[in-house]
Amino acid sequence: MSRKQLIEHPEDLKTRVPLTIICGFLGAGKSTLLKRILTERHGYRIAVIMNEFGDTADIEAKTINVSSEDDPTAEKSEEVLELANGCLCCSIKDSGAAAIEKLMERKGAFDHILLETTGLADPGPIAAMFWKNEEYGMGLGNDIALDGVICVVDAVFGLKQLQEEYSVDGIGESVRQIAGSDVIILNKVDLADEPVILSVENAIHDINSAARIHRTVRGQLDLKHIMGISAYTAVPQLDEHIKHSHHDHDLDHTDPEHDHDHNAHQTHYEARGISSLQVVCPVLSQTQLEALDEWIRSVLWENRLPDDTQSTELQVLRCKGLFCLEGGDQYVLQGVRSMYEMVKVVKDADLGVPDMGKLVFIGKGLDERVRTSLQKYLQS
Ligand SMILES: Nc1nc2c(ncn2[C@@H]2O[C@H](COP(=O)(O)OP(=O)(O)OP(=O)(O)O)[C@@H](O)[C@H]2O)c(=O)[nH]1
Repeated sequence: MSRKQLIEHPEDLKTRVPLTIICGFLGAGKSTLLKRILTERHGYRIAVIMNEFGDTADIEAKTINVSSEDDPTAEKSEEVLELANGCLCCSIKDSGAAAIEKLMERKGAFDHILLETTGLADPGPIAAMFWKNEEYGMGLGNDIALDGVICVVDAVFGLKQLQEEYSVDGIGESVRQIAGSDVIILNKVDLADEPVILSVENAIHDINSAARIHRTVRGQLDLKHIMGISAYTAVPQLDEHIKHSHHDHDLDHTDPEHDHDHNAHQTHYEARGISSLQVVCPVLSQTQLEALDEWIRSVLWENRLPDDTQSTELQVLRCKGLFCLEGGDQYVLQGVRSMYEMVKVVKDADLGVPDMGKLVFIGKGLDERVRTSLQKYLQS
């Protein structure tokens, strides 16, 4: 696995506890994964925040009451269990933020937080809440750094769920979950045949070409794939993602033989109204950087192309990018819904600077007009 290159941040990330959001399709195996994390010996000190204890209530554990005198309701809404393997388990019955605030009183007792969302939750707004949100800067934002969003998908029913599910505005929650995730755990592969697994992997890739997919049985995977991934603070490995073909499902191998580009011709993916659009970004001048910034503001904040007078349906749920400025500075684009940042990468002599950058947008209405608009904007 290649070394992560951190982007320059004003805050010192080291003092903040990384948080991973776990979402997933109903019954896909979130609880199974979390139960495993809470009971197996893996050496990590993880605080797991669950919606309800459910099955894990019977885990042999010491209940610690974290209620305080000035907050008598806390006793009813949150509790923290200290588990034999060094992890903490905390339930959310009311407000997720309150549970996390309570947990942070025990800062130092854990190195990572896993936050489970309900089966129908859209991870986007939750991720946005924890990711560089100025409004939260004085609160949780100082203590917590968003590490990544993980989605557990059912290998047997995943495709059916994607095809059937629609919400009021036409985007099913399962599609939103995949669109907003950095890593996909394709679980229950023991119950599905290879063609079924491949078709669900293809559908996932069609929605979110930038997410890594790991096949699992009962959530068995090395936790390094879901924790410490720095999806919002490391340089996105876009080249690597783009190079993986549909059949190339074992994304962990580093065999250079497998690094040939199967999908060079295929840069636009579509499924259920949400798609990924990958745009090659040339080396930018300062003026072009400003133009890119302006273009992104229009797309993310006003849901329209800056040169589009008609109101066309456009909604970006997630964007990532890596590009280069004249003079050699490398920049990373990271965006969750309307929030985004473009940050200079810390210089690292060991890493070659690519001539061409890449921008990936995941969302609705991302057709070729979007690519043309961006390319034209950068030329003007
Ligand atoms: N065969 C098989 N069964 C699995 C696997 N993972 C989970 N299960 C079973 O699938 C069922 C649902 O798993 P859960 O972990 O409860 O799923 P969940 O996503 O937490 O469910 P909700 O919270 O209700 O959305 C349970 O009976 C699990 O034992 C797997 O990889 N293979």
